[in-house]
Amino acid sequence: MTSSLVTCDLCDAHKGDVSGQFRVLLPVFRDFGAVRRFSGPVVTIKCFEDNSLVKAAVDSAGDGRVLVVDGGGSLRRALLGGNLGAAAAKNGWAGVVIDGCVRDVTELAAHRIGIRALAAIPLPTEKRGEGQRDAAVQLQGVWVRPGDWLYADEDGIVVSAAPLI
Ligand SMILES: O=C([O-])CC(=O)C(=O)O
Repeated sequence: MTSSLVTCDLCDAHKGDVSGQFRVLLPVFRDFGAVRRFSGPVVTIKCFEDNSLVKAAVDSAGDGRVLVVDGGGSLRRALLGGNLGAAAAKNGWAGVVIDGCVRDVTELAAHRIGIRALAAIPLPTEKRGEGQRDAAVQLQGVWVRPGDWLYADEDGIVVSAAPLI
């Protein structure tokens, strides 16, 4: 994403979209990573208070993609912490967007990756191996599908079925 093209410009260009190809996530995601602006093709995970699949994803090559985690909005367990955030940055993920919580906030703030989530909570998950990868998911009621493109900056997060920049 260049500095002159940001989510506001994308919304100006697509505000009349009624096809559902262009979507805007609700403004409930807080910024936890060191990178404010990030974008890339989406990989999805759906899980609930179990981050086994999040760990598996960030331990593999990110190739500039954005990991979108439908954690069901749970405020009870952290789906990403300092170790998984470090792995995501090291393995080339552009960002992680979580409809759920993170922990190790100070560590996350040092990682060169975009990280958005609802809140922080110190309690980790139990890793039971449950969840789904590459499913269409909803974050706070907004659809995000594998292969969508996600653009995040200081103003918010938008998602599109096709690359916009
Ligand atoms: O492993 C976890 O469940 C989350 C965590 O604490 C970390 O990423 O450091």
